[in-house]
Amino acid sequence: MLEIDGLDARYGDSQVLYGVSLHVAKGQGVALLGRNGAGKTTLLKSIAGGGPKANGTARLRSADLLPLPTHRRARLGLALVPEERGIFAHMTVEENLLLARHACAPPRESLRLGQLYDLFPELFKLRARMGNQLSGGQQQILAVARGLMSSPDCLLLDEPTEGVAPLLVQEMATQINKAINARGTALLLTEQCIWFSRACTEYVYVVDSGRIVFSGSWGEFDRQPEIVTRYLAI
Ligand SMILES: Nc1ncnc2c1ncn2[C@@H]1O[C@H](COP(=O)(O)OP(=O)(O)OP(=O)(O)O)[C@@H](O)[C@H]1O
Repeated sequence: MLEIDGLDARYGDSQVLYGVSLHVAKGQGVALLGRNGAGKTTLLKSIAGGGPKANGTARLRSADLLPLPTHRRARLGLALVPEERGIFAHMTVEENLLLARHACAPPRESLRLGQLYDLFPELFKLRARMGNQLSGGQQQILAVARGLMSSPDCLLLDEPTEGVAPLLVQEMATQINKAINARGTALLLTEQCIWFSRACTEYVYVVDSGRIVFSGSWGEFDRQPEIVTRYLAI
């Protein structure tokens, strides 16, 4: 589904990613863990577009992404939910969702509001609430729902637990999982929160200073506790 091979990325003269290779299979959940500044957001922006200058290979269903502008990458079936979420504060939940539907262009068909509310019943209850009246967790769920509006094959989720109260993180994991599984959507998630990542994915990569330093199942991750102390402890 998504195949990244030997990807370098730079902002001007400053190189941030070095030969990153990472694969996400159809319908699979993959986590990319790393400390602040390790290069997680840079990787997602390299894949989705509109970010750094990237070289190497990034393919979605065999289509070469790097030469394409952002909107064409989206049409191929990618959706990025950025860390800052981009919720419109003075629009209702429903208006935020409808706006995302307008951003969807052929050949992709957007989901109907009813389908999204089936996936996220919480949003149906909140549909008349303004964006700035939502908690961090509710905003994140709304951002994920907007990301799914275009029915992407692969959802890129950048640090969804950032700014979300710990008590709400478990509930968020449950809701995201349910929606992703119901749609068969592949997920590439960047995070610092290990247990949230584990709840949403089957496979994990660790990035440190722009290089992949570990990849494996969560079982393999657990068998190497030094990964956490060396690359993830703050
Ligand atoms: N627009 C930019 N211009 C120059 N350097 C940047 C830019 N964006 C990020 N960087 C640098 O690239 C490196 C990786 O940043 P990135 O945001 O990808 O890390 P991250 O793992 O997502 O961390 P965080 O959790 O803080 O978002 C950092 O050193 C950062 O300062």
